[in-house]
Amino acid sequence: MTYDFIIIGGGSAGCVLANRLSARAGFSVCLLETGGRNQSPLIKTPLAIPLLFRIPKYNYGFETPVQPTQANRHIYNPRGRGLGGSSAINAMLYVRGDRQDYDDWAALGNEGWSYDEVLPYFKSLERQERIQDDFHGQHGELNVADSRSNHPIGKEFIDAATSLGYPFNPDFNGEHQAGVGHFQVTQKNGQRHSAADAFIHPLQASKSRKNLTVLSYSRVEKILFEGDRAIGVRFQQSQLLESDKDNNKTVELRANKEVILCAGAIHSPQLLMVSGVGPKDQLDALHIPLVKEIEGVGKNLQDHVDVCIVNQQKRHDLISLRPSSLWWLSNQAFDYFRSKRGAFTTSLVETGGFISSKGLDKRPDIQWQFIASAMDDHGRNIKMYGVQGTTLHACILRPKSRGEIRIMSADITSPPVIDSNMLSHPHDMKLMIEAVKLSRQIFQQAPLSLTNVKEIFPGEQVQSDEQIAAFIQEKSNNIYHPVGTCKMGIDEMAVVDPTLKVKGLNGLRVIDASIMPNLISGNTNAPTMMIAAKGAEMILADY
Ligand SMILES: Cc1cc2nc3c(=O)[nH]c(=O)nc-3n(C[C@H](O)[C@H](O)[C@H](O)COP(=O)(O)OP(=O)(O)OC[C@H]3O[C@@H](n4cnc5c(N)ncnc54)[C@H](O)[C@@H]3O)c2cc1C
Repeated sequence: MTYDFIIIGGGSAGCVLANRLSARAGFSVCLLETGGRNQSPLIKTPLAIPLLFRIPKYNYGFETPVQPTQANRHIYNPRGRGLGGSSAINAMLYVRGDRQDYDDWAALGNEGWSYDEVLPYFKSLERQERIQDDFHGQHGELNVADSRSNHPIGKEFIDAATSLGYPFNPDFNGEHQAGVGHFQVTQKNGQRHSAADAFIHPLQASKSRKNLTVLSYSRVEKILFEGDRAIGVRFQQSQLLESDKDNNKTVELRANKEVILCAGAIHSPQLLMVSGVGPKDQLDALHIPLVKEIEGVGKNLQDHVDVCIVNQQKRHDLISLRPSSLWWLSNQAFDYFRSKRGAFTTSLVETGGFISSKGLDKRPDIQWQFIASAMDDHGRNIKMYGVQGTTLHACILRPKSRGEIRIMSADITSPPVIDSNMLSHPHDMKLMIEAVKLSRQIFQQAPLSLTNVKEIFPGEQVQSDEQIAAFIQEKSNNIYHPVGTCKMGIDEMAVVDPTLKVKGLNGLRVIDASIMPNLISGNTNAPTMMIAAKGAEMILADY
């Protein structure tokens, strides 16, 4: 079979790209996705997020090797599987980052990627429910809404923060990012609106794009080349969840125009490497025939290192498994099934902010995400659900540590090594210590302080900088924003050029979170979709 464009990976970027490319009637487009269609109520119901952390059908659930910078722990890395990709399991926060992030990309030589140049793509994707101004769009496919949950303790968090002088910000994606407030979410009618819900499922339901083929349970194992041109892919198709090799069939597809890799920051470099594109020493060691030596493939891995300040609270309306809370939640469940309102619409993170360690009027370098539940170990520490409490996530926005993705096998089904190497740069630990100190202040302010019982993490005994640093090593994690592993740029470590073409090859682009040269100051879903919208326009302009 032959298509004009073959897209590998139906995640945040792949869904946008498939939608935009197939809008040009003359082109045939095939979207290949390892996982399934992802239309289960578990995915649609926002409060079910913690369950999605446990189900391999929806989540690859990677672990890093032992990380010496994080007390020799394995760091958990959830990644979405199935149409919608990570947008089908994420916390749904709609955040674009800061103007300066994109101006910095452009200053690195990435022509066309300044804030003013990318803003139209953000707007073109967005169907904003509340805000009508120059920063927002009303006619896109992706629904952006205020949370319908609006837990009262979120307002208390905001009041505590504003009493310390942090400004209230009604729109983190408007003119200024700084301040505290409510996050907007990618939800429609109180349900998750993943990239697939916005950009693929409606096309499939209406059967309106005869030129778009979407193949789920189809895992690409290799990009095929003739000389320096990508000419197609080989993939395993299965009706089963996991690779049951006996039942899989191997299929080859050819691309008339381009193969576009949208497998995300972990899988895109892996797929390039198993296909022969990457650092020569790694490919030689695994006897993978070299198609093109590109040293930067898999390098430059960045993620937001994050730590949780957890407090026990004297209240009954927090999310826990205590009897009083379960009674409250059962009433909330009724509200959800009747009118898609109440606590079941929560993405858990409803409020938070962007603050600076250097002073109230400076560019934010820390993000807060506040949760009406006591959480530890990505919500996997079940004991914490026996506590009525709150969690304040604090992450640093522009970490300087860099890790890498490596492969240990030429087999795509063998997980890649995610060596995140967070906290390896001294800047990051220094700023994390500040982040912990600033976060703790919030719980000493009314009204939060009025119901505070005690600090669970870090715990009263942790006071000196050395003790806080040890706590951060023991408890910090990532907040699920890996980027940079096929970075865009004009330097020798760049993998793609500013038009997202893989350097030195023809017919191959990478379009997903992996191309970000530097991590943006916030959550990465909306920026990844913006990259895909801009990428699609650049592709269409070429043909
Ligand atoms: C738990 C979690 C919470 C998050 N919360 C937020 C949030 O609240 N707000 C926010 O903005 N961001 C959030 N993020 C981050 C955001 O969702 C991601 O940055 C974004 O979805 C990345 O998009 P992507 O297209 O690069 O990759 P993905 O969306 O991960 O898509 C990659 C797709 O490629 C498929 N694939 C991989 N390999 C192959 C192959 N060989 N063949 C075929 N298909 C393949 C995968 O199955 C997957 O569907 C969160 C992420 C996670 C995991």
